[in-house]
Amino acid sequence: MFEIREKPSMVERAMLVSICLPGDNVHEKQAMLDELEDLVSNLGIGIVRKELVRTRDVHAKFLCGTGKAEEVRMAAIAAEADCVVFDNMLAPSQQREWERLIDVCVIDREEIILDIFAKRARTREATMQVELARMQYSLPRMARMWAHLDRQGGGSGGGKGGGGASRGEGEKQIEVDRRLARARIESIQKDLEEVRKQRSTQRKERERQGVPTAAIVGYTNAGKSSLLRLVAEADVLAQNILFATLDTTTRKIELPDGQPLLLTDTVGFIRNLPHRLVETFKSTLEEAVLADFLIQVVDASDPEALRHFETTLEVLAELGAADKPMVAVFNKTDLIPDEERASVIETLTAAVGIPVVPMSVVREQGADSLMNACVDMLSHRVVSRTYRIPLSRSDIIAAMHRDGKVVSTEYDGNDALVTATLPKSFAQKIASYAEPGGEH
Ligand SMILES: Nc1nc2c(ncn2[C@@H]2O[C@H](COP(=O)(O)OP(=O)(O)OP(=O)(O)O)[C@@H](O)[C@H]2O)c(=O)[nH]1
Ligand SMILES: [Mg+2]
Repeated sequence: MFEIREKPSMVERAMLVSICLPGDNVHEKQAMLDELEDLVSNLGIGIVRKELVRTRDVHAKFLCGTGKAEEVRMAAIAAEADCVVFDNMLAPSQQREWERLIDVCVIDREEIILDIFAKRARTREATMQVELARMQYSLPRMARMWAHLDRQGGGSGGGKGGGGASRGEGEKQIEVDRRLARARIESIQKDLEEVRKQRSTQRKERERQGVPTAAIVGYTNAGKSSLLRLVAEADVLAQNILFATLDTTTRKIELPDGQPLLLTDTVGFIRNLPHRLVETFKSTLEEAVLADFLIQVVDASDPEALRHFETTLEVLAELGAADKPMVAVFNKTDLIPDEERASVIETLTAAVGIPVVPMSVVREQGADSLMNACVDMLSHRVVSRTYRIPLSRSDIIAAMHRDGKVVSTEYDGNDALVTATLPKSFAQKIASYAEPGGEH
């Protein structure tokens, strides 16, 4: 496949710019600019300067006025920046205007996030999803690249036969590239459709087994994957054979009351997550939408913790998962100074209004409380009682062991008296074997 852009692997000295529009919260803009610094550094690009540009009016051409734009240009030259990264989302035309003005490559927040996603994608599905989002992002921007070529050809007056010829070639090339890009987009969409079908088959299989599911969601870097590793560690190997067909990020664990729980790690959320990415990652994030409940991991040591919590809720609402039962994990408590810890947790707890579990995943603290909180989240899903199962139905007894918690087994002639905690759906199926005396 052809490459649309060669950036940003070539750039080394980035200047970061955030245009603060009237009505924007300056404090929040600053926090996002700091976050952009993390994101850009993550791509291995050096940062030479950070600018928060406040503008009184919104202008279509540069977003800010031409005077401010000129200041940005001077700052970029002074810093010898070889690229300018905007924290704002730029329309393709604005990106072109900025590039024309500053004469270095101009990138926006969305492009940075797309590049990070591309770097992180491991599974085939994730790779396809990112590629799709990148193609869709690039399509309206493709003219930009060829406009550069045209200018160079025309401006120098020499080279390959002058401006006219080069422009014609440029235009033809854009058409060919656009057609190729559209064909590629269609083909990825088709492949993704296939993957989605497989995923839904796997999910139906899980539903049939009646195993409850929880999705771990939260702002990027909150500690979601670490949490899954911590709580699933003991069970990963033991359960691997049964669930070999599951996605690598789903693990089966056993809760203190014996119920199994399938835990799924999800992609990290971020402020202003490009809508395109939410759209393309919907199938992965569907795991969150369809889970019985959510575990939201929050980095409690981050001063922006509450804002991150709210951002995650916003993305969940966009996915249609706003009303899911949720428990919050306030992670990284080890990073909060001892004397502040209690008050930070108290303030956050009051603000989120859902059950919370303080944890330090690196210190392996709090996992037991989280497991108990999970039991509470599922309390309506299980039934504990005794069943009289004929020994000839060893398949049922095996299923009880597999999908529930068997508390005790006694034998009475040709029957087994099995006391177990089972998912409601399973309990209903074998209700005819239940011993009189009701639930306990
Ligand atoms: N100090 C401290 N660091 C932690 C804790 N939990 C996780 N981390 C660190 O935080 C970083 C991010 O952890 P991850 O588990 O990758 O976070 P994530 O939420 O999965 O991140 P994304 O997949 O990028 O969304 C890692 O460097 C972890 O070692 C904790 O309790 N305390
Ligand atoms: Mg992760």
